Amino acid sequence: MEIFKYMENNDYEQLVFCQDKQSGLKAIIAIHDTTLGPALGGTRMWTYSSEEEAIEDALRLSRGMTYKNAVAGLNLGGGKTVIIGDPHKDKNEEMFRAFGRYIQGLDGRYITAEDVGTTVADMDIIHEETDYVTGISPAFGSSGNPSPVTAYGVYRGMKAAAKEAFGTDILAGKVVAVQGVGNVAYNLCQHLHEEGAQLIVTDINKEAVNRAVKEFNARAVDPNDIYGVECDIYAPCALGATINDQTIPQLKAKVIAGAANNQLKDNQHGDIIHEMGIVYAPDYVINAGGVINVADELYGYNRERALKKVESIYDNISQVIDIAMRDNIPTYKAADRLAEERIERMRISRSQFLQKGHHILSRR
Ligand SMILES: NC(=O)c1ccc[n+]([C@@H]2O[C@H](COP(=O)([O-])OP(=O)(O)OC[C@H]3O[C@@H](n4cnc5c(N)ncnc54)[C@H](O)[C@@H]3O)[C@@H](O)[C@H]2O)c1
Ligand SMILES: CC(C)C[C@H](N)C(=O)O
Repeated sequence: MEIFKYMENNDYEQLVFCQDKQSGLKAIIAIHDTTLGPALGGTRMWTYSSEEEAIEDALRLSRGMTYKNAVAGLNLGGGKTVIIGDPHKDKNEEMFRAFGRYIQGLDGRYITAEDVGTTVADMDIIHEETDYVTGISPAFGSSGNPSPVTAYGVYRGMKAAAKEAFGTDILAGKVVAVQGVGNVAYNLCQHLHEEGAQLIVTDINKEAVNRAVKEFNARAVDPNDIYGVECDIYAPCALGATINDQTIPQLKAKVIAGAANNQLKDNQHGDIIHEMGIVYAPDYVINAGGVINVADELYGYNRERALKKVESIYDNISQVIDIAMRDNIPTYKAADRLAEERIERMRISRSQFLQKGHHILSRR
């Protein structure tokens, strides 16, 4: 991989490699674009099969955060960290302390939070070394685990997509196939079950599946069978790239709306599902609830205010669908257009010189 060429082609600002021998920390912080403000994005801990795979993931995910934050109306840029390691075996206090010091060294250009493989407890340790961390414990007056709020946003966005596909946003009686019933999807299933949707679930973790079967009367299927089940809505809530050449021919759903980041393997897969008439709720628009929630900490956390903003994910998805219809383009392109237009407008409006620039962190 030619890193500088890749960064230049996709407008990345900065890539930071952090190493600490004692704790085993190997982290990569990717800062994509800070036009709107400091880069906010979570820290993923994962057993990458190569360093190249980890770098690519950090780069892709950080770009996604730029677009997510822009469409969500946040005054924040996009960044993300990946830590190479097994979150069940390789974590230790020193690792997150060392990582916190690296974040502090960036002096506010990057703010972190949870992602797959990291928890509120990890953020609390990072907080010992830096203020540039969110998603810390409610005991510190902060927002805690973002997953339930992400789930609420996905639920709202799913309703908006359903309105387009079925003429109603009522999900009672609809069959929703949920891939991965982890932190976000468990809470999503709860909303759907309460409204009277029927659930089909899968997960590689048997306990997670059993809980959903027991609590939500869900039907369980094997992980490879989830794509082809008879359903109205497919909700990808595990990892990325599950909309691809192998899975698309199996899909029976009229709507794709889920929490996972980077759901389309490539843009061409967004084109194919558009041509098939499937309503796709772009991942970074529908799953912005978590970042909206943690970003509220920068103003002094107020849950009611955060949830009100998360509710507007319904309107954001509707707006994306309207643009897609108007311009006859796939929804993923409509979302990109929305994000890029906002970033460009702000780039122009904020271009004049200020002796002492003001940004969101100066309120902290
Ligand atoms: N947590 C948040 O607030 C948040 C916010 C935005 C986006 N996301 C994204 O949503 C997704 C889920 O996040 P989460 O926090 O719930 O993670 P999680 O790790 O709690 O849940 C993911 C679940 O998917 C399962 N899984 C993994 N591979 C699978 C496979 N091949 N088939 C079936 N199940 C599989 C895991 O066993 C796990 O239960 C991730 O892509 C994450 O990046 C999360
Ligand atoms: C800031 C975090 C809550 C980010 C979240 N993991 C996401 O992908 O949106």
